[in-house]
Amino acid sequence: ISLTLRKLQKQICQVVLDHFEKQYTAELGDAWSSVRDVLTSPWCWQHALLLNRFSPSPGLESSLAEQGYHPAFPAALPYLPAAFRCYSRTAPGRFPAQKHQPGRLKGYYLLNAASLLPVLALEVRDGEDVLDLCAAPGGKSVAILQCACPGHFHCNEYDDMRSRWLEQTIESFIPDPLVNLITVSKLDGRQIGDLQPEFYDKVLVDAPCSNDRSWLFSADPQQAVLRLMQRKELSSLQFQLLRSAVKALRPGGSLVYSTCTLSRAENSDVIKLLLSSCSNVMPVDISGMARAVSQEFAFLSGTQQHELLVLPEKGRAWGPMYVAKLKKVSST
Ligand SMILES: C[S@@+](CC[C@H](N)C(=O)[O-])C[C@H]1O[C@@H](n2cnc3c(N)ncnc32)[C@H](O)[C@@H]1O
Repeated sequence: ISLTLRKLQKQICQVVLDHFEKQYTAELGDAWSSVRDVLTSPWCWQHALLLNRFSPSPGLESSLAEQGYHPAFPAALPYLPAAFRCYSRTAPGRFPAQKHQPGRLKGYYLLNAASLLPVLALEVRDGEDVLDLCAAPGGKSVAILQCACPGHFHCNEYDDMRSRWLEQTIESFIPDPLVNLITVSKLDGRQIGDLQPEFYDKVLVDAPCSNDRSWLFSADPQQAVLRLMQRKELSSLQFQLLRSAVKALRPGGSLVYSTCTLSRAENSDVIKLLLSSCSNVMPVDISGMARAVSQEFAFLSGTQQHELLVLPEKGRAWGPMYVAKLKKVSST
């Protein structure tokens, strides 16, 4: 039975939908009803393929083109490394996933195309020291390594089981000589700033958040109610992770913050609080990137230049994904 079919058989969790209905009508206005239609219709969900430059599969790109896939990101982007290849198509349906085979690298990673926007916004260059603060299962770590070869790459994941999943992802996509540049740790991301102050050029904070897409299909309504009640605590965890990321950055370094929720409390509000409480942190304009990808992605209008919110839409069913970029201008 395919994953799409299994998703089709899943039930929408009514308490979560009611909660979202109230909050997102207030926050997004008219945009919410079409977003809701996509989020509650798994049969129109799309996926993209990120090709693995370390394991080129002959014929894959032409076979993708035959099946209606096109490059998801236009060459006109301010930052798009030549080796970074991602394909998507408008039609829903899934390309087969590759099984893990010991000793053999996978050729592609299946993902929501919007999850590559934080990686592109980070603009990693060869030789930079990079920290992926919340890294499991590792999709964005793999994507960062498609862009450039960092001097040192630290992938961190607090959760024990998920950190093993992260290690397996790295093993499946990254060849041995490069693996030596990567450190995997299982720390609380909130501590890394104090452990490694001013150590990194780039930090990605792909924060734990209320995962709108999956919460809507919670199988256990009691667990869903509990999650909704504990939702407020996520904002403070996200803020502390950001504080730690700022400490870990060298002056002149930058960070990207991302979540896969529409919730303002976990997005703009967290970034606003950080900007108002850290005088050495400045917003970075990412509107050029947003403009360049506006064919493939739909954005909430009226956001600030340093942030964007991808709204899922029919035929462009990517997101939800919030992205913000900040720069550390001086030591604290
Ligand atoms: C949105 S997911 C990351 C997805 C990942 N970046 C990717 O692209 O595959 C957030 C992760 O943060 C982890 N996490 C939760 N609390 C954390 C903490 N205090 N420090 C570090 N990671 C944490 C969660 O276990 C979860 O795996």
